[in-house]
Amino acid sequence: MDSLQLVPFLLLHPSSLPPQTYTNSSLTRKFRFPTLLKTKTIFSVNAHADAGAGAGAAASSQDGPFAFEDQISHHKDDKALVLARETDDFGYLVGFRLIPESGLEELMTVPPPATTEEDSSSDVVGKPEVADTEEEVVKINVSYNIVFVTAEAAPYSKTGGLADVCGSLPIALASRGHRVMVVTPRYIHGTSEDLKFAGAVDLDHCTKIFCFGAAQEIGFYHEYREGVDWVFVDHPSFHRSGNPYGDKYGTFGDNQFRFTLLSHAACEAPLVLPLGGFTYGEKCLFLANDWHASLVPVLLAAKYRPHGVYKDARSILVIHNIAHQGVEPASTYSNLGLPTEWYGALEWVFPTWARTHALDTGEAVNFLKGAVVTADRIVTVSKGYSWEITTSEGGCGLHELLSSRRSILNGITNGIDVTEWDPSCDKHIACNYSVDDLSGKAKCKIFLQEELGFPLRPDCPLIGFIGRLDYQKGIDLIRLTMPELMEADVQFVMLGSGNPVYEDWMRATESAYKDKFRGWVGFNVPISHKITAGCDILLMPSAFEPCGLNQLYAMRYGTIPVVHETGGLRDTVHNFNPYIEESKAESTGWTFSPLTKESMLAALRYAIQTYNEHKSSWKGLMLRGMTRDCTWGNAASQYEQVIEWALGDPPYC
Ligand SMILES: Nc1ncnc2c1ncn2[C@@H]1O[C@H](COP(=O)(O)OP(=O)(O)O[C@H]2O[C@H](CO)[C@@H](O)[C@H](O)[C@H]2O)[C@@H](O)[C@H]1O
Repeated sequence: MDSLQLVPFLLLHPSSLPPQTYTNSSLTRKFRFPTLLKTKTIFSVNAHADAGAGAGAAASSQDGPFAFEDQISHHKDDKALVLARETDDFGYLVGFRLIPESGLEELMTVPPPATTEEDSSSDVVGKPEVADTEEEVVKINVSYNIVFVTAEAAPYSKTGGLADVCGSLPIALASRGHRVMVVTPRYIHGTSEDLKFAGAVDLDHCTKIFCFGAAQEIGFYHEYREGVDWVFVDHPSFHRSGNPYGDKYGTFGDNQFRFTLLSHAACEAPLVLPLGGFTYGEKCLFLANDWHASLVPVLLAAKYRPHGVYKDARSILVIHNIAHQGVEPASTYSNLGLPTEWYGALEWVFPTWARTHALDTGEAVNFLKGAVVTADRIVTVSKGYSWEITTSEGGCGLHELLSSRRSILNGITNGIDVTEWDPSCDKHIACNYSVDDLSGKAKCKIFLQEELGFPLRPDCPLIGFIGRLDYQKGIDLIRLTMPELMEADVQFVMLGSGNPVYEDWMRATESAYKDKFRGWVGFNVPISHKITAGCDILLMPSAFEPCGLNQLYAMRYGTIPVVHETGGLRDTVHNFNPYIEESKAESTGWTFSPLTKESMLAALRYAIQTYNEHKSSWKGLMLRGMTRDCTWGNAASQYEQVIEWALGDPPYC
């Protein structure tokens, strides 16, 4: 069996079955042998360099069993193996397995795989079972060429969680052996911020992008860091003050142009940039993040594949926030550098009630919709959110399209960068601490109180909020609740920027409650670390939250999250139950629902009471949160699975 490198065991792999038949917990696999092929077969497939042709092509869900039988008859050897059909409880064919004759009896019944907490945070079917066979002979070592396309990636640019994910997931995937490129704009502001790009060198490779009525000349900068090729798209439209999307005057008017450039550039980069001496080539897996990168799947289908380019590439749309879709007037379609006949992919018609005047036909182009209907697969950043976006309440108008693609829609809960967010060595906080010695956390609290100008009171519950000041984050509910909350013996600090109305409210509230409330208007990463470490409670009353990262950071820092039960918050925070024995408890915070003042106040009161009166329960909550596995490893392996499925299937269009 030594020469057996890859067993193509899933022909109709679970991703192509109806959802109810392929979840980990419900699928009981059985082996049947009525059409058993008794054969002496050995496969020798080079899976490493040629994932698509090896793992992908051999295990394509579009191949029928006969294609497979044809294939095996070409390779024979003298080792005894049998081929068994694998079916589920409903008799569906879910694959084939090669089994050594000696192991037949043991393999007749296979127990359902154990589900871990992490597994349950995703609806992705478990890793291929090839390595589970009794002999340790099958070691799949497939590496993919992965291209992230994103509007922001930490530490180079950041306005929120998208940057965190695109700054750390690529590193996690690269550390697992994949070749990973991140394509993102080179934002130049003319400030010291620009030093973040100091390590990137000009590749001196001008490329012309045909869009918006002209040949747009773009350049590429490159930095190889932590195993990842960071590729920065350079164009004058990325050189201005403000954040990636706007400045103090509001959202930039040319964002459609800027992110159209990004998507075109990202499609060119693997073909033309010899990074480390070699281009990535056509066999890539594009991870297009949010609407800014949503033209990538459309371009693959409309611009490249008709000319025989990128036939083996696949794309995955990653939805971090469906509320932003990149919608612009229909007349802008002709600017995008797409063939006229592909208009339907981006076509979007607003319902009558959403139109602004009698002559408004509601016709628009919608970038995210374009990716929903052309990407090979779709991933969202938690399992809960992957369901929510298929409902009319959570889908922001895309729910029907997403429901129609439910069989290729997966939720993978984000991990976090545990080196940046580590209380035992965080350079931003006043004193480091860990599960073994929590004393540093008390010091962080005092330092924070001092910095904020609060009375220094170690026993007064300190509540924090960090986030964009946006409807999504539940600021309206905080505003509504503040007068009552300020009657309690608490201190409250908010860090955020965004909607000027909310910013003004924070300033006004600070002057009304000088000893109890601080509103820090701005975007400040060191302060966000100090608040995460120094507070006792982190409040996240988000109206919706695809995943949420601050609650994960909070738990890692022994700060107890109080969250609205939605999306990724529901998936990651376990509600406190005072009646469960401490040794059996799993709770890491408080969750509340519905999203009302009463239920939020009730959850906060429970938390404050527990903090004040039940110190051992509080410590239990802290320790469970701090020891929870929130690394990228688990999420990265789930991304690998989805990538394998994407590359294994023919292009969606
Ligand atoms: N004023 C400020 N100063 C300093 N740092 C600040 C800050 N405001 C926010 N941040 C930081 O920005 C990040 C915000 O991440 P979130 O996941 O909470 O939200 P966001 O809505 O941006 O992301 C979207 O994408 C992410 C990633 O998938 C999903 O988790 C999320 O649910 C979805 O809405 C955190 O690192 C936070 O500390």
